[in-house]
Amino acid sequence: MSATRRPPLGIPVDSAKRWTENYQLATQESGRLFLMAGDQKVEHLNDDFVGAEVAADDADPEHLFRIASAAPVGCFAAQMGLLSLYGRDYPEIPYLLKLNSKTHLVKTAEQDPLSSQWQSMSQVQDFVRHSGLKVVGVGYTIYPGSAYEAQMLSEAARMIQDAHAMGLLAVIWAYPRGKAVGKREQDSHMIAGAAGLVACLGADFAKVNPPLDDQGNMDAHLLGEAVAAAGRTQVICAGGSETDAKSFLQRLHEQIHLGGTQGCATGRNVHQRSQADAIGFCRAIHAMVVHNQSVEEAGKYLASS
Ligand SMILES: O=P(O)(O)OC[C@H]1O[C@](O)(COP(=O)(O)O)[C@@H](O)[C@@H]1O
Repeated sequence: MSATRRPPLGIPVDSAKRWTENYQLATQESGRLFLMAGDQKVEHLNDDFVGAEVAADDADPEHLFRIASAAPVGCFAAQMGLLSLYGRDYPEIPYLLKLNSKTHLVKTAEQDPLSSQWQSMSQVQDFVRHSGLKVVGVGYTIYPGSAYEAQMLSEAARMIQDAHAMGLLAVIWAYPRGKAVGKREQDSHMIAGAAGLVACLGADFAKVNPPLDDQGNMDAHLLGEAVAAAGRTQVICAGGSETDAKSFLQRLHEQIHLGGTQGCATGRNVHQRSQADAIGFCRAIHAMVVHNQSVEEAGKYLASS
């Protein structure tokens, strides 16, 4: 596959050129994005990194970097602090700086979520310039429906504009959440609203949770409304907790080919596996996302196959 996309309007010519290079690098010239999500050490604290179902490798933060350097991921998203500690040893990885994060200790049923940006864009610029890392973009989570949405929307809008002016991609994690949203977090109409909102922010990619039907089951067709609402902003789905590798590939194939999404953003399903299994799993995702392979073809890359 190969695909080009026009850079955002209103940025200097040099930045537009850099944005295009970053887009091609992150999408591996396919127009689709395989984002490896590594922001859970904040979002879920250590819950995702130890336990009976979690490979022992995952207890060490370097596991994330070992996977991302050996596997064909489009970009690896994590907080700047973690990248500053490990990035020197893994300069080959395309990185995405996740600029806001919050923990799950604040229960959103009791209090609306607020996630604020950790670093200013001038600190991002300094980091990109002085680290020498291949930083392809920035990421930010918004919680539409939260009492604090105004704060997050304006921070995200400015971040996107500044990122584009620096030639960086912008990925928005859009999770409707809070008292006004209640149990409708994965309602397809709600998710479509969030995806359309991300388009109005001007982001390149909207990362959403897969919508559920009235019975609480995933149905890739339900993604159609979100993909249409997002328009020129490309929609990718979050991965969820670890599941059987072949079922994951089946689900991803449906999201892309029935739902119209353009890639995936996967965290736990990757890093909760041992290094060898995680790398094989990433190769399978890459085969599907970047090379448009079928479930059967991609499945051949799984370490256990
Ligand atoms: O707020 P939530 O729903 O608990 O999950 C947030 C996490 O899910 C993700 O969006 C996707 O990660 P997973 O693939 O592990 O689901 C992460 O980037 C983020 O840390």
